[in-house]
Amino acid sequence: TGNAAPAPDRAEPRLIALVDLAAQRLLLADEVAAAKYGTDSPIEDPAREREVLDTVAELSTEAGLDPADGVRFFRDQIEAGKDVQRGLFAEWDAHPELRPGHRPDLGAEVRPELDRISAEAVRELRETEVVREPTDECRLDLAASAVTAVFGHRLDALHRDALTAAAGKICG
Ligand SMILES: C=C(O[C@@H]1C=C(C(=O)O)C=C[C@H]1O)C(=O)O
Repeated sequence: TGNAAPAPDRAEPRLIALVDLAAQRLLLADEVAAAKYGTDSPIEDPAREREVLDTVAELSTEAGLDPADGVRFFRDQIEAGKDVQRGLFAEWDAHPELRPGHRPDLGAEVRPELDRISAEAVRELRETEVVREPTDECRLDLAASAVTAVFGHRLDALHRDALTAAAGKICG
């Protein structure tokens, strides 16, 4: 008698979690850039990208998500992350006073964090499968989720633009 839990009729709460993970991954690109800046490690590492996408495909299959869906999403995450790295390198070249004061260890510190977020994102992709359709509702909820991430993480223009690219294809 009226005790049933309200059926979630908005995609937004789920998309918020997915878009927030995309934002977290882009913020970690700052650490990636700090690890690479002034070293021989290039921004673009095709072998590592292959590894990330292979892992995503495996995790997707385990989660019951179409691996092609997971890989498509992650190609965009990787491209957006490299945009952030390139933007920061340019900023640090132009403004030496803004260069990072310490160099994190890419393999020991940063990539494990990226892997943790990636695994969570695969779970959220699975959870949001039914709401990630090319509908007006999805697009509205996506826009609201992006605004939430931009304000929640106080994203600057570089990260905002990267998030727009990273999340752009979420609705189908
Ligand atoms: C984040 C990195 O930089 C680039 C972006 C990657 C990613 O987003 O997973 C992977 C490899 C690199 O092309 C990295 O080297 O770990």
